Amino acid sequence: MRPQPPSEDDTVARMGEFGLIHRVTRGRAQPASTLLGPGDDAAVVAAPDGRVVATTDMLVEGVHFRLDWSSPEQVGRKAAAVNMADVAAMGAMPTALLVGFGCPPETSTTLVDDLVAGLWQEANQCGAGVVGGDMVTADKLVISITALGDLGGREPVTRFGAQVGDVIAVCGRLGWAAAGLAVLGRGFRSPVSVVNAQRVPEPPYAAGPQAARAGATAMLDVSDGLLADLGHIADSSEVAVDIRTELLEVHQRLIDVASALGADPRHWVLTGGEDHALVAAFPDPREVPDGWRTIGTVRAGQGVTVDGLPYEGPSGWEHWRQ
Ligand SMILES: Nc1ncnc2c1ncn2[C@@H]1O[C@H](COP(=O)(O)OP(=O)(O)O)[C@@H](O)[C@H]1O
Ligand SMILES: Cc1ncc(C[n+]2csc(CCOP(=O)(O)OP(=O)(O)O)c2C)c(N)n1
Ligand SMILES: [Mg+2]
Ligand SMILES: [Mg+2]
Ligand SMILES: [Mg+2]
Repeated sequence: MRPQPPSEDDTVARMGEFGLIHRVTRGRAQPASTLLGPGDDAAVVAAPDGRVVATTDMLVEGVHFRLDWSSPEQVGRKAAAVNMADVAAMGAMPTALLVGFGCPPETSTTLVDDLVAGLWQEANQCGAGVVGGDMVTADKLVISITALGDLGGREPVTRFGAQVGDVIAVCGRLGWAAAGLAVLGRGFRSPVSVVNAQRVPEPPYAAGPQAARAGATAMLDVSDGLLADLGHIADSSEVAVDIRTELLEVHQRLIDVASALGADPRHWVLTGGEDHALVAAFPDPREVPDGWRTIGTVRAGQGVTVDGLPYEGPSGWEHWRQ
């Protein structure tokens, strides 16, 4: 039997995802080969003949996807995409994936074939391949991917470099996957544009290195929610971030879906995760690259505000806190 915690204070639910990460990462001395350790979208590790970007994210059936919502191929694409987005968020390009795969014994081999086809399809978009992995029996489908990446000789763009006076800009979609989740959660299967955004994110991979070349001071991918993830840049960089809603585009499709569901589309844009847009800080508004939209500013202080005010309610997804 699993040992029982002495009190409720000691459960992971009480601690939350980020409290737990802090607990397991604090106070650990890293070897000299760790150029950048835990705390960012990816680590950077030195090898005698170079550096490698390394990151891992796991998808669990029922938590990250459902097989009655997504095809196995779409699950494979999503598993690769969420990991390669973290590589891009360092300013690097993905080079290779290692795929840990767990499934129940009755899983069809066709499902595995289709999932792997999706993985390869997404990996090939970045010129990456699957170079290894692991297979285990499990109660549910689990895909845990480690993605490696190449900085192309540039310095990694971390979460801790944002400076007071920088502008915040975004490349990629915001709120679409959250809209798709709301649609699927109510038992609908359309509009297919938002439902597919939930099934398969489309991270703007090349925008990562593009932002690095343009002098981005900090960057991450939006996996949990714009405000939640900007909170990591604010905390790591010891600055405040203010988002201006007049600069945030809320696509007409999201407005339409929200009005059909009685939801707030702005909430999806501000706190919806899983689109894996890239958000970065740039020192000079004139240096914000093509394809990026300015949405806010970096100020002295701490935390994330919207039009100068704290946001009421959860700012994004946190495991065990949902
Ligand atoms: N079990 C763990 N051990 C060490 N580091 C971890 C662990 N889980 C998460 N981290 C690190 O904590 C940071 C935040 O994780 P996470 O929020 O999942 O990042 P992301 O949203 O970019 O995938 C990352 O640097 C990640 O590598
Ligand atoms: C069945 C189902 N329920 C809920 C969600 C919503 N959801 C699951 S995980 C998540 C946030 C991102 O996942 P996480 O594991 O935190 O990725 P990371 O931040 O580590 O990249 C969201 C919005 C979903 N995608 N599918
Ligand atoms: Mg990330
Ligand atoms: Mg993660
Ligand atoms: Mg997360």
